[in-house]
Amino acid sequence: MLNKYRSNVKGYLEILVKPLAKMGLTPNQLTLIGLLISLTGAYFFAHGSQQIAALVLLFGSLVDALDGTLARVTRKSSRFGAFLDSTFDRISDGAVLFGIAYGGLVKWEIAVIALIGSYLVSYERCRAEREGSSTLAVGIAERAERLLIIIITALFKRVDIGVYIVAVLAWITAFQRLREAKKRLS
Ligand SMILES: CC(C)CCC[C@@H](C)CCC[C@@H](C)CCC[C@@H](C)CCOC[C@@H](COP(=O)(O)O[C@@H]1[C@H](O)[C@H](OP(=O)(O)O)[C@@H](O)[C@H](O)[C@H]1O)OCC[C@H](C)CCC[C@H](C)CCC[C@H](C)CCCC(C)C
Ligand SMILES: Nc1ccn([C@@H]2O[C@H](COP(=O)(O)O)[C@@H](O)[C@H]2O)c(=O)n1
Ligand SMILES: [Mg+2]
Ligand SMILES: [Mg+2]
Repeated sequence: MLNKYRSNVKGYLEILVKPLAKMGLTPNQLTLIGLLISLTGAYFFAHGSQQIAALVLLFGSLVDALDGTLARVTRKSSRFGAFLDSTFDRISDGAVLFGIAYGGLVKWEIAVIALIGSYLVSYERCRAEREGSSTLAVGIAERAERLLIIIITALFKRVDIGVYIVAVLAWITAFQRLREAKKRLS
């Protein structure tokens, strides 16, 4: 859903990336920095500080959107960079939900359902694309939506509601991708 607004923010991301390019930062270094910021957000969730965690995670999400832009602007896009970005996304998703559950902000069972749903959504895209489906960025709750739901509810100190919503929407997205993959790959 939010994926289609990528082009609207592209210009702003390019402006933000310019000083980073001048500093000589590589896309892979920025990907690693993004992960470390997200892990810091997860740490704050684990200690019950929802609002700080939300702001840190928002910053981490911005960095996550910037590494690809940096790669394109500096012509350093690489297949390993794409792999690293997606792999670190999964670590970040897992750490955030773990942190929320560890901090006692939501029941473990709900966090696990949300985590399996989130990983399933990402796995389906990866597997279908490998079978030649072309980009399977479809569904009501892709990663950007899931992250924003967590961030916004955490800002209101109700990340428990956010995890419940993600648990439901991620599974709906998983079925949407299943249907779309059947259409494209049958
Ligand atoms: C706190 C401050 C110091 C900082 C403030 C910063 C602000 C200015 C915030 C701006 C942030 C904004 C520009 C970026 C937010 C994006 C974020 C919500 C999501 C991060 O997504 C990263 C990125 C990467 O996507 P990618 O396709 O590379 O990743 C794929 C993904 O992991 C797939 O998973 P899945 O299948 O979907 O499960 C994998 O399968 C793939 O393998 C993997 O490659 O996406 C970047 C593009 C975004 C989609 C663009 C979104 C544009 C929106 C319009 C952003 C709106 C943000 C609002 C302005 C923020 C308001 C926040 C507030 C709390 C109300
Ligand atoms: N270290 C990196 C990170 C990303 N890329 C390239 O950008 C694409 C993802 O861009 P986002 O804006 O969604 O982050 C990715 O598929 C790679 O092509 C890279 O090369 N190196
Ligand atoms: Mg990225
Ligand atoms: Mg990423």
